[in-house]
Amino acid sequence: MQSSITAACSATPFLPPRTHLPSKQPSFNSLLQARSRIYRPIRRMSSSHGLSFSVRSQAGNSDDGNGFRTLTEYAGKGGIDVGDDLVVLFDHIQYACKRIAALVASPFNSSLGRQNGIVGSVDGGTGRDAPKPLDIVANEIILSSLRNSGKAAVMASEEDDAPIWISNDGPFVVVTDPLDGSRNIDASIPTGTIFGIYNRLVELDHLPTEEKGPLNSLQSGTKLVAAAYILYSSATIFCATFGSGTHAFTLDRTTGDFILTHPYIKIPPRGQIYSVNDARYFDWPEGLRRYIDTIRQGKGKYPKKYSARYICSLVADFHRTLLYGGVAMNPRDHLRLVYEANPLSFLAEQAGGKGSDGKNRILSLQPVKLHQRLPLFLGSPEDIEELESYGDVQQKVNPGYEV
Ligand SMILES: O=P(O)(O)OC[C@H]1O[C@](O)(COP(=O)(O)O)[C@@H](O)[C@@H]1O
Repeated sequence: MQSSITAACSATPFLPPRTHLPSKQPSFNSLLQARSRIYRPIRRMSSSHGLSFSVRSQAGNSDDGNGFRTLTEYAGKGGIDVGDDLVVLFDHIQYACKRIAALVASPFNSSLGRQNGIVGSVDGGTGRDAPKPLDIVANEIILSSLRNSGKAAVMASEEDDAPIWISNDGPFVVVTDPLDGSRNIDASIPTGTIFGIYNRLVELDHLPTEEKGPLNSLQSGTKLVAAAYILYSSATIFCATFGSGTHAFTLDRTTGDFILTHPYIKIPPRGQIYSVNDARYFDWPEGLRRYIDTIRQGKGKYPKKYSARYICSLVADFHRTLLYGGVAMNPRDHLRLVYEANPLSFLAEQAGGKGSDGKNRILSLQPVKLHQRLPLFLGSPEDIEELESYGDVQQKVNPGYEV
């Protein structure tokens, strides 16, 4: 089984980035210039949403002269210049996500994803040879990339009970949900990875790692310096914010680069789509039922009948909401504040949208527990405001649904 994992993970042709740059390495800019000399795309395209595939004026000057720009170039000195440390961290995160993209698309993924027993495996799939669920493999890929980056002090993951301390001098704290929506993976439904990045709290450096790890990871969402999600779907999309707009980059599988395809995403102020698992209707509070009943019938503030879309994969539902507008929600205490709600709310706000728990702005909540769960509503500002006006929208009954 181990060989299947290795095969799946090494199938990607993309080379890992170098580890963090010691002083004798060539400068970061010269590495970028060398790379753009090798890769020169030749034509400009436009997307189906009328979004330009490049941005020239708003984010700096060098787009290789042909209108294409990679995520690394965009974040680097020729772009918005988020600082070399963050650029290097993101280079390693990109590499991890390319490996995860290859993993979820691998012919071996269904056996990797099964918890128990592989037909034909040496010991029947137990013990050392037992397959690991894909979210655990994704977690290990991310941890290894963060270690190699030299830029992460600590990683807090939805998959781990406690944060993993990586390096005393890593400037950043990384929180992650390594593979969201993995329960759907056998049916090839889109999945995603979520990241939030904070600065390491240097004032806690004197504490033992078992104390400073959690405290660094429990920072308020208002302190996020960057956030991203990666959608593994028909295209692999890396959507990021560094605090100056939300931008999406699409993986060019021929070069391994994430190319800027959706600069400065602006969520429509109102959409016509609601996204929720409405099999839970009878467990919803009265306010949420009234809200959904109202917009379904076209009797809300926006006098159009809303449509329902629910993939049951948070990143995919959020990505669609960002582009088309509306509201994506999970009203029960299910999604996590630290790993999911905060990073996605930061991305939503940077696109002009909102992230709410039904009553409060998500980013204003102070996390008290690493795996804290809460209701989550993300989307167009006018839709979220209308929803909140119904008051009673948080589902308190949470019986632990089977699927
Ligand atoms: O069962 P529900 O309430 O529809 O929840 C579905 C949600 O749970 C998720 O699968 C995440 O759940 P996990 O974090 O337990 O994997 C999301 O991708 C999805 O939006």
